[in-house]
Amino acid sequence: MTIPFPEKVLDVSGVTVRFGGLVALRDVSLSIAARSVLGVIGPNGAGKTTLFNVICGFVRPEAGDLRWKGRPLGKHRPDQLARLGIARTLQGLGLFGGLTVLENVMAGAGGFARTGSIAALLGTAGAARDERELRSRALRLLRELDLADVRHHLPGALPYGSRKRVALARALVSEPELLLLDEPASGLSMAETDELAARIRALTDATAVVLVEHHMDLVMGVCDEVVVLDFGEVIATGSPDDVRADPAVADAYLGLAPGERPSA
Ligand SMILES: Nc1ncnc2c1ncn2[C@@H]1O[C@H](COP(=O)(O)OP(=O)(O)OP(=O)(O)O)[C@@H](O)[C@H]1O
Repeated sequence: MTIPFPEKVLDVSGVTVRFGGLVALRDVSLSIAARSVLGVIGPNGAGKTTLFNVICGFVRPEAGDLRWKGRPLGKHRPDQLARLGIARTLQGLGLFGGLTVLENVMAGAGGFARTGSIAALLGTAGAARDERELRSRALRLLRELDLADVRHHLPGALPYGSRKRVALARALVSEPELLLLDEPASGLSMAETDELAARIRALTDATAVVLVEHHMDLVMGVCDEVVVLDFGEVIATGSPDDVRADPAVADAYLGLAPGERPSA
């Protein structure tokens, strides 16, 4: 079988979402190529989080459809994402305060382990092996993200930047083919943001990334392609340079501070 190049993992086609009288997304279409980084930007209220929520199955569009690796992604639920090969981090981190860092990361696998919940309840050999594999994957990620020393701590005891890395490790433990990052740079220092940029690029060895982010240097530095939303509509799609030079994009961002604008 020939694989079309660039191979697409996700296609969003003609998606419209309405909240009462407000159109949050209007006829939005975009594609994400395997092992690429797609940035989704736009001023406040442009529809970025809503798009993210549609991909995760939190919000059902009233029109349009999604295809995951060429197959219709119909009524998927957020708890099925890991099994599909999709993972996400949330703006609010969503870590479990009563679980240790290691337990939080292991919880990210959700229903991903091969053996089902009945086998796990019965404590079969397969479930024990899955648990061991999951633990060693989680520990490897914690080492990579410089969190091994705090694996037995509760997340609330850690600085914010570390908690964000825990959330990232939790999203990565299911080894997703698509990772959705919602404002991963918010609240990070400049040094932490630079580290994050390098990490996102390294992820593309195995994973496609959708990056919803206000931090323009990060977006322009790591994305292969950028989609710009304004009032729920796609107003530009292209390389970071194309988007930066697009007058429609400059108009949409008029009045915002230089660091929040894509144009130079
Ligand atoms: N559950 C909801 N009910 C009603 N309106 C909503 C809901 N969620 C989002 N909206 C509205 O839809 C529009 C798009 O919101 P969305 O949060 O997707 O924008 P955004 O681009 O992510 O904004 P921000 O950059 O501020 O996070 C906004 O006008 C918002 O007020």
